[in-house]
Amino acid sequence: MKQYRIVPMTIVLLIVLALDQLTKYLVATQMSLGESIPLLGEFLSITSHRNSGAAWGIFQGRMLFFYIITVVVLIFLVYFYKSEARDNWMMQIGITLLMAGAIGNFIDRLLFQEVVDFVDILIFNYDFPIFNVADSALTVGVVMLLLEVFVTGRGKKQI
Ligand SMILES: CCC[C@@H]1OC(=O)[C@@H](C)C[C@H](C)CCCCC(=O)CCC[C@@H](CC)/C=C\C=C(/COC)CC[C@@H](O)[C@@H](O)C[C@H](O)CNC1=O
Repeated sequence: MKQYRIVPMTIVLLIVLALDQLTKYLVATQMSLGESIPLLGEFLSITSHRNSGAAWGIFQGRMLFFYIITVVVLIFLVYFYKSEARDNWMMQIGITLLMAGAIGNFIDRLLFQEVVDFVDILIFNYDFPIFNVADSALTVGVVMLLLEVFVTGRGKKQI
């Protein structure tokens, strides 16, 4: 139990997933498409947007591709958790965030064949693509796993 912390990780997954679905639901029902609400000047706005593709709108409309990729990613993440994340809380959180993000966008793709996006940031004057909580969880999860493996190096087998 301690080695895998299933209960705490499940709670983290459910919280991230609920936050993702709630924010998407509010944007989809309370805002009209394209409507933008500035939060921090022009640097951060909430803009109601839809994307039937992946990052930067690649693979527009390829739902079957996304269903297959997502199921493969989720199966891999469960397997990777069991084999590599034992006693490694950083890896466990990273994998949990990746799962929450993948499931969050998967629900949108299954229900609407597109994903609701709303976080609109202007980074260094480059209009970064509008994203959502699920994308953030995926990105943070990717960063945590990379840090875990390349920085702390604890991803390696203990000698
Ligand atoms: C975040 C992964 C994208 C997410 O992948 C997913 O769903 C998972 C289940 C996997 C896809 C099925 C397939 C991945 C293809 C590879 C890819 O995409 C390379 C990603 C790099 C990434 C580093 C990890 C950079 C950053 C992205 C963005 C900023 O994220 C903070 C822009 C997000 C906006 O374009 C927004 O419109 C996207 C929309 O919400 C749908 N989201 C997805 O497809």
